Amino acid sequence: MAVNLLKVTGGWCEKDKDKDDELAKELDKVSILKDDVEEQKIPDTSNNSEDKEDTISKAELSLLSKISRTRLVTTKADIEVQQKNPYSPLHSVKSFEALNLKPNLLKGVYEMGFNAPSKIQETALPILLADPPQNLIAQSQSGTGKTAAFVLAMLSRINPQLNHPQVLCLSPTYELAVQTAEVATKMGVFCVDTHVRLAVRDEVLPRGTKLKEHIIIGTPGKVLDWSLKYKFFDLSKIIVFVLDEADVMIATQGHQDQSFRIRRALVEENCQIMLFSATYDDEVMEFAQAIVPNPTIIRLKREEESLDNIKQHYVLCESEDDKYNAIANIYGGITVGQAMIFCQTRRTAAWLCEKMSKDGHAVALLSGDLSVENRMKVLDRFREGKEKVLITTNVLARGIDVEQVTIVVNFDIPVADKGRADCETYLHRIGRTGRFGKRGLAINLVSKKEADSTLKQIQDHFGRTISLLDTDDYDEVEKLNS
Ligand SMILES: Nc1ncnc2c1ncn2[C@@H]1O[C@H](COP(=O)(O)OP(=O)(O)OP(=O)(O)O)[C@@H](O)[C@H]1O
Repeated sequence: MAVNLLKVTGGWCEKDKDKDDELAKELDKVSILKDDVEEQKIPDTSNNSEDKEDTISKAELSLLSKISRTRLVTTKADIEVQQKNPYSPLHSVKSFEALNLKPNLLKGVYEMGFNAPSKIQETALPILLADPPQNLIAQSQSGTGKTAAFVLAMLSRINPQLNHPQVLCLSPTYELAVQTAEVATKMGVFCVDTHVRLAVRDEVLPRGTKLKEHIIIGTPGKVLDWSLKYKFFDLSKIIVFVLDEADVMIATQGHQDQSFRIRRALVEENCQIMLFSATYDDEVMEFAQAIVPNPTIIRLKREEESLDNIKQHYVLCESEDDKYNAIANIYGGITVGQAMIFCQTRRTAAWLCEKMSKDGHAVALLSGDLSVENRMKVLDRFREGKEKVLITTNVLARGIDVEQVTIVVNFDIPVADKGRADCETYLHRIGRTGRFGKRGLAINLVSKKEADSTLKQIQDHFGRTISLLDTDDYDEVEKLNS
């Protein structure tokens, strides 16, 4: 059966093009087709006015962090089982062998370079693979191994002898669905009799089609059409239903309702339902509980965000030029590994980038003006150390890891509505430095008025002192090295 994995992974996904090409040629086993029913695309935020605060959609952020992730995010945070299904076998596994997987699936897991389950996988996998099947709501930060966990469960549940869809996975966008299908293809590389079909825009199937693939991964609108409207497959025969990125799903218009309609057509007694989300606010929880009956809920507790190893300072600046001089003085006086400078608007970010470049600094600019593909390129170059300074906006405030950053400068202090300090964003921004217990430095460039209001709110919020730094005093700046 033909694989057009390459076609669906075009554009920004072509990072793995050659590998996928080989994989696709070698294994004539996965049919991934696309379809054309209207579907939520990742919103284009590039038309925002330059002076407006730079924002990024949840879907875009999720995608960016997913494709920029090169390895597992390991965490010391504890697993918390919030609501325990009495039938749930809540032991954790320390090895993939202990899961009694089909040998070819286990081989695929090892082929991906996974030696042992991640923290969330240790607890989630015994539940996902339990007999009788258990419903699960799982939350864990980006990059901790959720996708790998549910893809493993999806591949392990299907019966390849039955030629009809048995597993359905809903993703909020085309791009995120493609990512999941890629993981399924890679992990199932040795399960040659297992077939996956991508149900997303651009592919029209003839009326009367009866799908034979075992696993369908798609977006809600398309899946709804294929199942309830055109009857290309039968939802009552689905034995595993996965809802990925529930928080992004909710933020994507129309998906909630479509997901409910799909959910209602499943036969509850025969179908294991699993829901994954990186965040867990009330809306996600409500959605989750409406979709998943009698779930076991597992959460990976957020690692205590510690500010202990980050020294925080502020510099008084009354204009953008003052701020520029402060940065120049800091650069002159301390040994900077890599730095990130956060601006509130694209306009300021572009201005600063131009000025620093003219002065001979190797700087990169990453704002919402760039396409996802170009953001990836900028991030990759920064990670490789080709530029030492990355000037950015809130687009990069959270979720994206660059480990080697030693200094974060808030060119503009983050404010939320009505000019109040945005403490959460502040924490996320300065958390880009001091990763994994390393020492970090955070410098806030503020006016006297901001020092007395916004900065004070931040200090009060975290119960920390942010000390004044005079960047015109060379000795004082030099002390930052120690
Ligand atoms: N047990 C494991 N051992 C080693 N690497 C792993 C393991 N599980 C997953 N990974 C790798 O870690 C990275 C993150 O995993 P995964 O995509 O499953 O996380 P996630 O929580 O779904 O993240 P996101 O929310 O960004 O999609 C991937 O590169 C994946 O291949």
